[in-house]
Amino acid sequence: MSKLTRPKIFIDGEAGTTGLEIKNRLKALPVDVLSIASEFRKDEHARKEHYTQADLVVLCLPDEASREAITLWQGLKAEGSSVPRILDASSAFRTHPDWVYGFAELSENQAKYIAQAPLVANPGCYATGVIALLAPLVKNGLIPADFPLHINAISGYSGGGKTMIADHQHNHGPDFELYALQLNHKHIPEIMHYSGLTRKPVFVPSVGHFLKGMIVSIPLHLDTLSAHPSLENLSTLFSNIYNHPHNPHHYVRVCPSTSRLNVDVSHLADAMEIHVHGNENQAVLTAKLDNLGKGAAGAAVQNISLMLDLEQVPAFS
Ligand SMILES: NC(=O)C1=CN([C@@H]2O[C@H](COP(=O)(O)OP(=O)(O)OC[C@H]3O[C@@H](n4cnc5c(N)ncnc54)[C@H](OP(=O)(O)O)[C@@H]3O)[C@@H](O)[C@H]2O)C=CC1
Ligand SMILES: CC(=O)N[C@@H](CCC(=O)OP(=O)(O)O)C(=O)O
Repeated sequence: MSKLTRPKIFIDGEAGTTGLEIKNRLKALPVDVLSIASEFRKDEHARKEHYTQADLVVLCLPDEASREAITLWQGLKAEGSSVPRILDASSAFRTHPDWVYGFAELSENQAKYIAQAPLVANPGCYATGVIALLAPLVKNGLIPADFPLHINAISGYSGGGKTMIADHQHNHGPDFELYALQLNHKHIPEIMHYSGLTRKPVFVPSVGHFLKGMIVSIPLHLDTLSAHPSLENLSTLFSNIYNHPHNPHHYVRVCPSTSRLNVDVSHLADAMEIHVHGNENQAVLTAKLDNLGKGAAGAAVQNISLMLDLEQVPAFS
């Protein structure tokens, strides 16, 4: 596509929580956003028409609706229509071999793969924090792939979309709630796949009565790791990765350890902060992000910019 043409983007699910957040951020980019009148937003004919006109379609739909959207896209492709590239915000295709995982910081080449892929899966919000912490440790042999891990996390209620937002804003949902206590949260497959884990971690997410913000925390007994790394070793490893030139826009940054960490993400924009806290023998690794920012819409805009070769918007001003 010529740099002189403004790319066309259609957000399927633009009226939902993630769709609205993405639409808002796209106002700052040199793109045209195509829209369907609200009463036709689930009409197949109208959606097909928008798919064929767009350069990129962002799916902001529940998993099942995303799968149906891809069936529609495949149908258009089979009949020879021009088809857009796809960025899917749902968890339907995140470990599918035909899709590229949209976490640009995953490796030195990941941003390049995202830039070239026809189908990109935006990562899950919790998975973004967990993978940022664990993938470097497994890759560098500090944690064995079968290490028994425990992961705790808390999210603001916007993570549960329109239904959970309404529950909290109209019925004052619970102040704090653990969930997915069958230990089968839908982000576990992508967490294992992209962190390189072979043993399923115990993942305990929770949700609190606040709109947005997320902390993922992973406790570690350092003396159970054969390399017995220090906090400084861990922090240096993360800094070398996330402050590397292949990651120039600082969507992930390594911060000094603290004794307290709150979930206020108002200063973060679309970035994620990671910390290594603890003492000589014990550590707790944390990732703090906005579930609607780097956990959803911010990551989506980072991926859209890569896919359309737009100038990257830095996460920090
Ligand atoms: N909220 C978050 O923090 C995050 C969400 N995600 C993922 O993004 C996706 C969207 O979630 P979210 O925005 O929170 O959800 P919402 O429930 O807020 O919005 C979903 C939107 O999809 C629309 N929709 C549902 N089914 C169809 C369909 N068959 N055809 C067309 N539109 C449809 C809904 O329409 P209607 O208005 O009629 O209900 C609604 O507007 C999900 O897969 C979610 O898991 C990912 C990361 C974080
Ligand atoms: C608080 C809350 O309910 N959060 C959602 C995760 C939001 C998210 O990341 O959804 P995707 O996997 O579709 O990206 C949940 O646990 O299902």
